[in-house]
Amino acid sequence: MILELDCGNSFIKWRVLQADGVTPVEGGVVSSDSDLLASLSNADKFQLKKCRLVSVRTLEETDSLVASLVDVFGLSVARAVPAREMAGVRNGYEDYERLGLDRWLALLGGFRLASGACLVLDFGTAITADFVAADGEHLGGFICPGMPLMRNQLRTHTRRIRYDDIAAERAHESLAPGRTTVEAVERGCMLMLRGFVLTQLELARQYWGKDFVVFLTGGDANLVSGVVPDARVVPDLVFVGLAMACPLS
Ligand SMILES: Nc1ncnc2c1ncn2[C@@H]1O[C@H](COP(=O)(O)OP(=O)(O)OP(=O)(O)O)[C@@H](O)[C@H]1O
Ligand SMILES: CC(C)(CO)[C@@H](O)C(=O)NCCC(=O)O
Ligand SMILES: [K+]
Repeated sequence: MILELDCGNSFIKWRVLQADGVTPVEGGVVSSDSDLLASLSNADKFQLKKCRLVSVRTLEETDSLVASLVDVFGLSVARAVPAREMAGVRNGYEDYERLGLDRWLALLGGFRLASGACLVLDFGTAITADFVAADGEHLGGFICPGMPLMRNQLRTHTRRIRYDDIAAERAHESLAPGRTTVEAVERGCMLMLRGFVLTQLELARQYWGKDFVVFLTGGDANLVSGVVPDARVVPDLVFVGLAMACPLS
């Protein structure tokens, strides 16, 4: 079986596929290398042979994880690397190696699934938007803080904003003006998130009229799916691109 990993800034998303490289067996989200190894420790069940991964972590962190996977499970590991061009898409960055590899893979996956122009919105630690035209030209994108960073900045840099996760969740029952601190902050950040999304949609319409597909991915994609009813929510979009960038040899 094949192990796939998407190593983000806060979490590692993992999934195991059958040897055919298509059929999913199991997957999860973990917050550390050791939690990942623990989740996979039942490796006999998976009979892992190969791994492909994408990481936006430092080279040292990624090397260390790869070394563990080789040591513990004897896996052969393929890593996604930057490319100027792939699968009909041209990387739009001035320095193509600087474009986050998770963004690159997600937009490769989006362009493949859309077979045309697409806007890829990823809601993780950071929120990213990427624009790919129908001819495969990546026009670039935007990066801003994700929901966890927005709320934590407020909690860290103010003295009177303090609340727990349960209260935060309750605050999202509505978007009415907040009458408590937790409601005011949570709904305020939510409106920033939605405003960002609507601005991206407006830009995509200016470029392409109605002729484009919107993809939502990342752990917080569900927070905005309501404002883009036509969007395709594809939680594993990065993995779609990963399979393209690291085909099984
Ligand atoms: N099972 C889960 N475990 C952890 N976070 C989850 C889970 N399901 C949804 N989330 C949400 O996902 C968000 C994290 O997003 P995601 O996992 O896509 O990115 P990340 O790895 O933190 O960062 P990035 O990919 O931007 O580097 C958190 O804000 C959290 O609210
Ligand atoms: C923006 C993030 C953090 C999103 O995960 C990642 O894609 C990244 O570290 N990118 C490098 C900077 C860039 O894409 O311009
Ligand atoms: K991501």
